Amino acid sequence: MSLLELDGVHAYYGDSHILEGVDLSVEDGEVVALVGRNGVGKTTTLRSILQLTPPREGEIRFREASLVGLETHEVAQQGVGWIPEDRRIFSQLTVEENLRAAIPGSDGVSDGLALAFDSFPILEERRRQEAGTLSGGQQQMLAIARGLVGENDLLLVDEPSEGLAPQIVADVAEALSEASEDATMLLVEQNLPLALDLADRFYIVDNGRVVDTGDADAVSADDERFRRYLSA
Ligand SMILES: Nc1ncnc2c1ncn2[C@@H]1O[C@H](COP(=O)(O)OP(=O)(O)OP(=O)(O)O)[C@@H](O)[C@H]1O
Repeated sequence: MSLLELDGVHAYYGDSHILEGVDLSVEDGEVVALVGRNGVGKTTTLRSILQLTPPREGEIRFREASLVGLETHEVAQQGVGWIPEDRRIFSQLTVEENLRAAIPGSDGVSDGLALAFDSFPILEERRRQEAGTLSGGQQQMLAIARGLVGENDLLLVDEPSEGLAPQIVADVAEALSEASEDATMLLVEQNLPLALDLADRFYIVDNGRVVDTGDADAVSADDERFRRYLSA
């Protein structure tokens, strides 16, 4: 049985029918990427799992139990973490306070901080700095680090490379790649080379549906099949 399963998920914003029957699954330990053009429903798929945009039809199961109808904080309590596209951090708190707030319980604090600082050494240098005064790239690192220290069984990661300078993308990619060795992730990423680097498996999303799937080798070997869904 898969860790996460979406079965015929339909989701709407008001009257707009955005997800038109999404089927996908994520196994324990996998990194799975959702790729596809802008506006096809990738973020909405993550939002539907989190019950931020609850599905009107279909089923979402995590460890065989339905998430549909739960509150978002209850989904989080089940061990589903989220690194949103808009880099949600507490801008008035310091870097370290942001990390501490993301670490569950008090026993794991020093391990959690060590993991975050190991992944992003710049965060250790800036640990006493107010997060709102960090550069955009550093804020993204902090948002990712907050996700990594959360001891989640599944991490939903939305466009981690968006809007970042190439050097920062490389740092983010490296940290995610290290983290992925012992984490399970469902990742939305438009940057295909980065997605290829990180993911074991892909789903191509188009018009609110999964239209193709393959492992990383299949994607590289058969680029055209995927690229036609990725170009604008
Ligand atoms: N809060 C909202 N209210 C109404 N429509 C929305 C809302 N959020 C997104 N949409 C629309 O839903 C569709 C799917 O958006 P979604 O963010 O899931 O796409 P995406 O595949 O993640 O692409 P992107 O990379 O642009 O975020 C788009 O047409 C978008 O305009």
